[in-house]
Amino acid sequence: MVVLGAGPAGENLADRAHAAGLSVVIIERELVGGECSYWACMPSKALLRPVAARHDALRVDGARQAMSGDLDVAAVLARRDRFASDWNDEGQVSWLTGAGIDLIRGDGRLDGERRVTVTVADGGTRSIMARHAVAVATGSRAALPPVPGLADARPWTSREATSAKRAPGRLIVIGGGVVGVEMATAWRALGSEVTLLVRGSRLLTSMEPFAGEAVLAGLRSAGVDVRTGASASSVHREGTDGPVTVRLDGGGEVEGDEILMAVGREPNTDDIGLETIGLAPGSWLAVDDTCVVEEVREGWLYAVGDVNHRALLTHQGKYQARVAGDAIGAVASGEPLETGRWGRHVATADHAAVPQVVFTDPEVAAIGLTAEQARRDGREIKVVDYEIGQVAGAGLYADGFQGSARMVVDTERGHLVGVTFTGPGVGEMLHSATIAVVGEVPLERLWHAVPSYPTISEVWLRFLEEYGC
Ligand SMILES: Cc1cc2nc3c(=O)[nH]c(=O)nc-3n(C[C@H](O)[C@H](O)[C@H](O)COP(=O)(O)OP(=O)(O)OC[C@H]3O[C@@H](n4cnc5c(N)ncnc54)[C@H](O)[C@@H]3O)c2cc1C
Ligand SMILES: NC(=O)c1ccc[n+]([C@@H]2O[C@H](COP(=O)([O-])OP(=O)(O)OC[C@H]3O[C@@H](n4cnc5c(N)ncnc54)[C@H](O)[C@@H]3O)[C@@H](O)[C@H]2O)c1
Repeated sequence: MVVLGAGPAGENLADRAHAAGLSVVIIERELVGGECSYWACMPSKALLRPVAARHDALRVDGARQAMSGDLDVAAVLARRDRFASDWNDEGQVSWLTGAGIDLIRGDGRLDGERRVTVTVADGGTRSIMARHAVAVATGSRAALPPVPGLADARPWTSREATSAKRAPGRLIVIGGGVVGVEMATAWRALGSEVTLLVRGSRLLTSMEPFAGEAVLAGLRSAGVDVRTGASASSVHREGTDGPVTVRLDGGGEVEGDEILMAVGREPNTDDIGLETIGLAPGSWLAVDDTCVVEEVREGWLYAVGDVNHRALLTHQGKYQARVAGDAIGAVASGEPLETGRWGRHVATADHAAVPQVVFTDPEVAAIGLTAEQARRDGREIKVVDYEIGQVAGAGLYADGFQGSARMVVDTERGHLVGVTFTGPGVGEMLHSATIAVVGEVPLERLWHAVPSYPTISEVWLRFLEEYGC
């Protein structure tokens, strides 16, 4: 089989299909490891971890007194560079080839049914015919809206925001989603004056409202100038290196040294030959639960990761890759697919059990449906809210622990459908909630899952007590 794109989704699919007995060729035009390893998850979290570690120490009396000064910016950036492997993919290439997967470096394009053409560095081309399947795992790139003057102002995207070699004096961030709030947190802590422009009234709109409110308060107390209801009507940069000015709808302007656009993603499908198989270039590739592209007959084309637009997260892309790789292997060897609700060959969790951690201060960790999404889904629900600081473990973790928790229970089915935590360190609590949601663990059984004392996890006991167990 042929895999187009060696990001986390493509690499995992290749590995799984190879383990199932297929010979696999993977095509990559930039770095093996994809966006996640070099310009997204890894470098962004490497920038954010020192911010959280410092804040954690500042929140514990005794440790606080041992802290002096701000972050060492050069050391943080050097650590980030190490986590991005200095933008060198040798390590990942040797993993791929060691796993028995063939790598071709170049630009891959579909060229009719089951055929892929690769343009390699010297301009030559290679054509490969897949016997079993082709998988598209070409990922996504930052969207740039058609704001007058924006393109000429050379805006930062997530790539520059995660790989910059120094903190800009003044950074304007547009977009109140995950990239916007995480990068505002990081660069503020690294010394930039940050203005965050959000066109709506809330941050992190796909999450519980209290999560966005907590992050908004955290950003403001860190000194970020967060402006809600602020839309850019035009952007102008003076000369090549001069300051950049954002004019706002309804009047007013903001000046900065760099501008980061963090307003969502577009699929890398403009130039991958979709038209040769009757699909529209530039579109997201809609797939069924086995990750087969729905519009392509005979089921030979798969799409995994960001490009199918189901859940733009590395862990979900890798999950889809495991599902699809196993499905391709099963089809190739004539075995039946297990497509029941939680079957081995379906990415069921994508629908209502997607976990996500936002690495801001406070952190946000969420899985499944918000209360509003569950109601829209027609479910009978009960919502339990709890201030995490009231459990003993939280007070020990941080003096005056600030954080909230919500569980959403489907009362007809008797299990959790959503959980959200905010506060320091809550990211590591999320998998307990993921297991409860995916396992559809009845609340009466959850009652017997005793949290250790004194940990923040005791919030689980309080959830159940408040619910009336
Ligand atoms: C700033 C930022 C931070 C993030 N942080 C997190 C996080 O903490 N946790 C998390 O789960 N997710 C995070 N994400 C999302 C995560 O990066 C993506 O979900 C993930 O990278 C998607 O993986 P993928 O394999 O689908 O695509 P990508 O990682 O985009 O990889 C696609 C690969 O395909 C290659 N390619 C594209 N077209 C072709 C072609 N025609 N021929 C050959 N090769 C091609 C590309 O060069 C690339 O290497 C973050 C995203 C951003 C922007
Ligand atoms: N920690 C993590 O898990 C993590 C971190 C970063 C990114 N990611 C993933 O990467 C993806 C991309 O993140 P993102 O923040 O770019 O997208 P996003 O979809 O999370 O947020 C984009 C925000 O920009 C706003 N917006 C859209 N168009 C706009 C415009 N023209 N002007 C002003 N605002 C506009 C949207 O309303 C939204 O609030 C997300 O899907 C996210 O899951 C995950």
